[in-house]
Amino acid sequence: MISAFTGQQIRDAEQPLLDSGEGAVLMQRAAYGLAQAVIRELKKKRRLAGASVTVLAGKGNNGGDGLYAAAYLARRGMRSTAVLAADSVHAEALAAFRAAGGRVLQLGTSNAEELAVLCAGEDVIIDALLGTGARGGLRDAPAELIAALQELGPRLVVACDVPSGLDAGTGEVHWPVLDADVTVTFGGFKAGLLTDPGEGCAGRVELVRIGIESALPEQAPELRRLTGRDLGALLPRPGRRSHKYSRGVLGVVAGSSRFSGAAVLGVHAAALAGVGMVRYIGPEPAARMVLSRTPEALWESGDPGRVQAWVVGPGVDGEEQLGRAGAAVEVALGNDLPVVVDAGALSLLPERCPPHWILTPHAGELASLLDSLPSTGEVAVTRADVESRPLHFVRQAAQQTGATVLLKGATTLVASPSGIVFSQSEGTPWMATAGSGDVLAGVLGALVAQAADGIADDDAAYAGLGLDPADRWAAVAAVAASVHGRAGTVASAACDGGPLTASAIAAAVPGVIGSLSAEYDRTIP
Ligand SMILES: NC(=O)C1=CN([C@@H]2O[C@H](COP(=O)(O)OP(=O)(O)OC[C@H]3O[C@@H](n4cnc5c(N)ncnc54)[C@H](O)[C@@H]3O)[C@@H](O)[C@H]2O)[C@@H](O)CC1
Ligand SMILES: [K+]
Repeated sequence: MISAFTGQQIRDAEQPLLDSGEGAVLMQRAAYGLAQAVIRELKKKRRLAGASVTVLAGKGNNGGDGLYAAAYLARRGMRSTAVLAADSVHAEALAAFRAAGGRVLQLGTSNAEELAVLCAGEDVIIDALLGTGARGGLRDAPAELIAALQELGPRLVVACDVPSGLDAGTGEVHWPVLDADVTVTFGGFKAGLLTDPGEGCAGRVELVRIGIESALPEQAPELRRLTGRDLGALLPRPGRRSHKYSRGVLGVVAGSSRFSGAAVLGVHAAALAGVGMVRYIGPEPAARMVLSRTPEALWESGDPGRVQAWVVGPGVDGEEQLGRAGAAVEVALGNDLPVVVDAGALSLLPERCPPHWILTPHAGELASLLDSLPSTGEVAVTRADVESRPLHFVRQAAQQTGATVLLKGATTLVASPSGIVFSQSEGTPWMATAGSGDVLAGVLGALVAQAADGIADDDAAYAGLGLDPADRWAAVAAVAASVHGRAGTVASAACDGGPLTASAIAAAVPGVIGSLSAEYDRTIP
């Protein structure tokens, strides 16, 4: 599991070392790691020989890291320039940079555009303007420089610790920000690098250990991200004595006469994700299509019989199907069953949901959901609000509804009502396609049914990852988001990174589950 922290958590871990006079050593480790990463990136691009580097240096320690790294690169023979964004910068680092033969330019209001053009011609730019000590974003000349440079499109940008202007703890972004190809972060992952919109600016994130790691609050990170190994540990497997009922039966209320595709995709994805059986509830025309794609499913026109979990909502439209969805929600409530509540059914929530209800809104749906809650207050929450502060709002929704909330996006966040949040980002932009969310609902439903009470006895797997059993539903949802993202990436890779349909995502799900499980089994002792 990857743990990510707020800027404050990182500073707290550093403090004892700073108090014992080791601040300079930490900075040297950070700078060396940053310089090594720059060299690796240039090598990959076959640009190392005779390369030119410009460091954009701010007044704090982030600028100090950047200047020391550029000094190291100058000593390695690179043509190195420092653009100083403040009157005073880290004095020792600047002295080291000058001593290594680096050229120093001062940024002012009159030369921001000119320096942007200079930077755009460099082989690599190190963005060391602001780090974890930033309050708000870039202003004045640095803001002008970055806006102009972003427009010009630099060749290679390596961000020092975080892209400048990004809030390390929340992922909120104060524009303008220079998009990084790689962010080299020190001591621990910053939560803002693993949640949007910050993650969208950070490029690939590399962690450099600087010696503070053991002091980080590993049990209480701001964000958690499951790795392939964690997925392998959590994915359910059938045993020799399993039968279809013991492997989870999922009820699906999805689709409608108008949106039958949502039902087709949701049911098919659930079947492919390994559930014991799917019972479909919906109008006959949709059911015909569902059964023709997934003959393994059962169509329940009346009482759905026993199920261990529900998916309610994808493509649900019209009074009749909404009525069925409402009835399923009542049955689930009465029998304390887990439910995946998607799309059309988000309007059917009771005042307080249990944590084994998993809501799966996108940003617009989350804004409407929050607005509909009496506890939200006067000011309306908009889609843009959710997009700029997804971590804040997903946590708020889980706390206010009592449910587990999965907020769909390029990075998908899952908040447990306890406050813990998972972040998964394995997909490809091609997955922003119609029906992709219906496939996710199906995969999640299948995993929820397999994790339901009386089916699974796997508290040990959660405890092994340091998770409270109460947060298992958030973990299950994070597994589903990850499997879905990986399936999209695998399916796109199969056509050389080309476009995808939702059906192609679903078709890749068994292979993803298979390879994650097999990889895990190979590595356990
Ligand atoms: N604390 C430590 O032990 C270590 C810190 N490291 C580096 O130090 C960074 C944190 O250093 P700092 O706390 O000095 O913080 P920053 O380097 O982020 O800079 C903060 C400085 O910039 C000013 N500032 C804040 N917001 C601003 C804005 N919007 N526009 C212009 N100026 C602004 C502040 O007054 C302060 O002087 C980390 O990101 C990391 O790069 C590393 O060297 C590793 C060790
Ligand atoms: K930075």
